[in-house]
Amino acid sequence: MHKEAEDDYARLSSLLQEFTSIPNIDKAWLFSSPGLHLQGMFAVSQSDLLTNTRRTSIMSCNILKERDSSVKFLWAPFPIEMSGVSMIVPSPSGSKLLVIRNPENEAACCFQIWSSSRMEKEFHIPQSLHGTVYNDGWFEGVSWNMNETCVAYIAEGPSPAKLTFNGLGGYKIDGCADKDSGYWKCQGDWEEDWGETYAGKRQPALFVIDINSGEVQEVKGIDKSLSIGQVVWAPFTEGSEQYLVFVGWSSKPRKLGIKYCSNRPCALYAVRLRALHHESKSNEPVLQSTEEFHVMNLTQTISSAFFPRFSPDGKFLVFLSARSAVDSGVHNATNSLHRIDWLTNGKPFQSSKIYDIIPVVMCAEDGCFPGLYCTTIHSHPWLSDNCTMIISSIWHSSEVLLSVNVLSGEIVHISPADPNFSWNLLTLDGNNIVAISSSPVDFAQIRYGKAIKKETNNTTWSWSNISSPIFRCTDKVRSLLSSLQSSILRISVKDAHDGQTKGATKPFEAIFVSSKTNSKIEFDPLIVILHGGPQDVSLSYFSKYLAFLSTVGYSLLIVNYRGSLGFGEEALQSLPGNVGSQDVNDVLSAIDHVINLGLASPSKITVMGISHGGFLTTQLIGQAPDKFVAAAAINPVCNLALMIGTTDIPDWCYVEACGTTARHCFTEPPSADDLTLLYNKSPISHVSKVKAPTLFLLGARDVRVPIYDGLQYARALKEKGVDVKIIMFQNDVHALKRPQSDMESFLNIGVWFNKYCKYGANESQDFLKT
Ligand SMILES: CC(=O)N[C@@H](C)C(=O)N[C@@H](C)C(=O)O
Repeated sequence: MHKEAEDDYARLSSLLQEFTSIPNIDKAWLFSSPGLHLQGMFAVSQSDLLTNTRRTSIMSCNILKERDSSVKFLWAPFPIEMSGVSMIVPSPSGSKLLVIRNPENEAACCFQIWSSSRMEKEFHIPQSLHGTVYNDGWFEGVSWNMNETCVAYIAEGPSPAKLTFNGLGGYKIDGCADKDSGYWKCQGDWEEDWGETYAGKRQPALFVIDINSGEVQEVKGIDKSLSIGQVVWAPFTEGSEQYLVFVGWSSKPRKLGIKYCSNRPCALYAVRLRALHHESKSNEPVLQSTEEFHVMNLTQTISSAFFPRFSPDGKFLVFLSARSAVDSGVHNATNSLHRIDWLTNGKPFQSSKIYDIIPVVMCAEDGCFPGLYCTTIHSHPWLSDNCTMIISSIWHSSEVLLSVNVLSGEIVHISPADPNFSWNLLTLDGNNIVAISSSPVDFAQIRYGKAIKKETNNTTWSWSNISSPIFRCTDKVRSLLSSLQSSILRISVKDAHDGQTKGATKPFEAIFVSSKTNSKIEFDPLIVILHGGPQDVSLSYFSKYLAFLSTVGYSLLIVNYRGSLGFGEEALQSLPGNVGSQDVNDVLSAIDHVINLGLASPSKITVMGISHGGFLTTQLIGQAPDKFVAAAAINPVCNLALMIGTTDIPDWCYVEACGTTARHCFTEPPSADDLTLLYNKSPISHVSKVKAPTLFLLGARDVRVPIYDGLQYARALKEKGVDVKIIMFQNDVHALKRPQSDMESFLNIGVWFNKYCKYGANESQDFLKT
């Protein structure tokens, strides 16, 4: 290793670790008991580099409401670590806490029920009943019933029995199979899974546990071809029948990758459970499902329905839909929001009318709501009027808080209008909101929002900062961040032509981060940062790793090229079929834009991106070979003709390369013409022109963009003498998100770019020597 690089590793890694140790708040819950203060619990996570895991803890606080209507959070002196805990779910009254611990090996899953003073019950659920409980944020669903006797949840269905053989021709079914028993277990039939991040998972299934007796039952009557997720109890009905509502994804004719792909058809279903008085071991009636009730599809007339949420009064079932993604075939698109009016007798009704609350927005007028883009909906998003929901949604390059009236469809942007900040809902305190806001150069900050009714009957929201020990960082990091600034740039489309939709010709955006002293005399080098998807977006929130790169002397140009989420459906739909040209042109326009504004030098530009962002990175260094001094590609799509045969989303390859009319082509093996077209649309077809030294960061377990895409391209560069470095993370999937991988990736990106931007020990790195 060169002496310079060695020094760089040492200097950068110590700063990077300071960024890495900053915690995140993942969730929050508030508890109010009569006569007591409001209390809060915040789930905090932090990278633990040595064990390569995320350490999770709970930070508690008392919340004081002062006479002057200000709010104070009094924090416990220390957080408490929650080791081995997969999920915590408070009961509706807040008097019980369910703690779920998934096993690391083939051991039993553990459910604990805690009261305010102690653990009351503990149940171990053997693998013969089910595997691990899903806590993936997608299939995941854990729901207490109203009288807090049962919990419905999603867990991996039991594995099918496997034959075991001995060397003498004998066999048994699912017998003991170790060397000593003289038997070995056969592999059994291979079963399709839901692709990226779901390796080894076959069947998310629905279970109910009676928390008095610990009895667990798999809910009967559900077709085995459905994968189940996001279960909730329907409103309580007087009588012996209760209903569960859940999402079902069909695996017919086969499963395709579902991670980052909301275009997999899904529907809401209802299933009935009956209270059986005679079977109870604890005098409480036991809820049982029976085969005789056919599971009811509640959303037959719409191709996608998920995140079911009942209003607190039980009158409405509201859900999100990705119908636009399902119907067009793009992997993500503009969402819509819908409502079903629930019958007063509490029973589901198959042909209920589905009302549109927020339809898909095709192309918004300037400054108007651009459409709904939600990554989740809070489990209890309701204000006390029973018809207003608080939702986080993407609006151009920022995430904002919206209030949505589910009866009138009225949408109000309630977080402050500054697009340099992004907002995320943590929890609700009655009609008040606890949220988090941050910007690319400002740490996360807890915010408390109160609605203020005006005389005109309009409501405005006032937001106060809540101080917390959670986001404290070192003085060095704080001072480095204070020297940075960020802004959102609007960039005009250069290649507009006849036949395009109006939305496709509207300006797109880029987030620009730079030092406040970035001057025209000596510019900091620029890193162009490109998100994946391509139907995804880079948001104006704080990212430790990007902040790290800007504090070591780089300006960042984070481009939300056309096709990104948050800009309306027409702009989004303009990209499929045009990847490698429209998106490449947008990025080049964004670079010209900052150069023309005098914010960057054309001679010091680097580029990096993950996945489709890696596709763009490698397209750019091939199509504009003199523009970039260095590049970094993370699990990049370099050859669609190669990827199509190995990825979990072959449909994506056709849609992005050929347009949405080609969305069903993947069901046939690719023809020679298809392979030629896919090749021509890929970065590999420009590889002979590349000059930029390129760093490749690859996850060996990536099933989305298998490593051979990156390896083939990197080897081709090496053959022609371009400087290449490959780091292979043996146990990582598509997103290199494990703490050591994240750290090693960004450390190497910093060192790689320093090397080629000829960055020696100049002024902006002096801080590292102190
Ligand atoms: C749909 C999808 O996963 N596309 C990949 C090629 C990709 O770009 N992934 C994105 C989501 C990423 O950022 O990894």
